[in-house]
Amino acid sequence: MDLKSNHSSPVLTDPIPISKSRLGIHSNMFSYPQSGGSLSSGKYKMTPRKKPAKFDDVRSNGWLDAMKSSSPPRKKLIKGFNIEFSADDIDNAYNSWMIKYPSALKSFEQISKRAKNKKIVVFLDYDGTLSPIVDDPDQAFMSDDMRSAVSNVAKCFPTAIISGRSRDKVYDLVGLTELFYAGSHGMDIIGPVNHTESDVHPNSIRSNDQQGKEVSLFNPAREFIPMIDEVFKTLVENTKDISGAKVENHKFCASVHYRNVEEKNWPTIAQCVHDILKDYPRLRLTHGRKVLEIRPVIEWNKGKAVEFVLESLGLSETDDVLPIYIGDDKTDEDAFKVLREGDRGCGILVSSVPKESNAIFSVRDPSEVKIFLDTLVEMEEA
Ligand SMILES: O=P(O)(O)OC[C@H]1O[C@H](O[C@H]2O[C@H](CO)[C@@H](O)[C@H](O)[C@H]2O)[C@H](O)[C@@H](O)[C@@H]1O
Repeated sequence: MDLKSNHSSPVLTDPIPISKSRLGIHSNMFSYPQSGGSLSSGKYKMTPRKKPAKFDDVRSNGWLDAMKSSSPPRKKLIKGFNIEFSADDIDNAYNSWMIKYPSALKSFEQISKRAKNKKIVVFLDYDGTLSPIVDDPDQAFMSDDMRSAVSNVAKCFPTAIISGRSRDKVYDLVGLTELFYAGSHGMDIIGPVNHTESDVHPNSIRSNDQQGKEVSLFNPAREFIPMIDEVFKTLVENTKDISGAKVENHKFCASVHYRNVEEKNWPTIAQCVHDILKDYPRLRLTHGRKVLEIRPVIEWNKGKAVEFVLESLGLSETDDVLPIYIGDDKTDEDAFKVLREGDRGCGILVSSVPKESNAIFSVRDPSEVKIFLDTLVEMEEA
C-alpha cells in the first residue's frame, strides 16, 4: 500500500460506523497485522534543500502565528508601541482568568464530592505537567518527589501517562511499572494485562514489555512507522543548518523543536517542514510548546486514548467513574474535550498564563500538580 496516496488507510476521509465501535475506531485500522510486519512507504525521499525567499505558505496557513502564540511574550504591541505589562497587570489577568478555570487545589473539596462513590482514574501528560519545560528535551527529567507522588497515586487509582513522546522514552523518564503508558499522542498504548483482558478490548494484543512481563498493546498507526522514519530522516537532513533545530522520532509521529532557534529563523524552519509535508498528504501538523508535531491523519488523539483506557478498564459505560486528566498543551485539549462532553470528568490545565481551554480547573505548574496528586492520595487514605 502506498501510504502517500489517499486510498484504504485509517484516515479521516470515511465516515466511521458507530456500530463498529463505541470508540470510533475505523475497521480498516485493524486490517494489518498488529504485531510484526510493517509496510514500507517507498523510497527514502530527500527533498532538495532550498532556502525559500518568501514564506508565503507558512504565513498564509497560520503556522507562523501558531508558533508565536505557543510562546506568548510578556509584553504586547499596542498601536506600534511596545508596552511592558507590570507584574500587577499580569497577576490581574491571571486572577480574572482563574474565575473561569478555578484552581484545582482550591476546588479540591468540590472535586472530592464529585468523586464520592466513584472510581477515580488518573491521566497525566508528561512534559510541562510532570516535568518542567526545559530547553533540551533530553533533559526533561521529573523529580524523585514527583515520581513518588505518581507512584502513590498509581497504588490508589488506575493511572495512565499520555504523552507526545515515544512510549519507550516516556517510560524511561517515568520509570514506574503498573501504569498505562500511551506514547505518540496515544498511538502507542501499553497497559497491565490484568486491567486489559483481551475479551474486554478486542483491539489490543498481548505482548511483552522491556522486562519480559506480559502486557496489552494497542497501535492504531502501525502502518505509518516506515513513513515517519523516512520523514524523520528528511527532517534531520533538511534542518541540519538551522541552528538550534532539533528533530525527534517518536515512532508513530515526529517532533521538530524550534525552542532554541532564533525567532528570525522560525519562518525558515516552518517553511522547511511545510515543503516536506507537501509530499505526504497522509501526515498532518499540530502545534505544541515551541514544537511542530508531525503525525498521521488518523482519527486518533489523546482524547481517544483516554476513552480507550477507560474501555480497557471496563469503565466506559458507567457513571461510577471520575476520570481526571492533567495536561498543559494543545494536544491535551482533545482529552479535556472528551471529559467535558457530558460532564464525564475533570480536565485540569497546567498553565501559569491565561489561555482558552476545554479544561474545567487549572494549576499553575508541575509543583502544584504534585500537591494535587498528594491530596488525592490523602483523600483516598483518609
Ligand atoms: O505530550 P507531552 O508529554 O507534553 O509531549 C509534548 C512534547 O514534549 C516535549 O517537548 C516539550 O518539552 C521539552 C522539554 O521540556 C521542551 O524543550 C519543548 O520545547 C516542549 O515542546 C517533547 O520533546 C516533544 O517531542 C513532545 O512532542
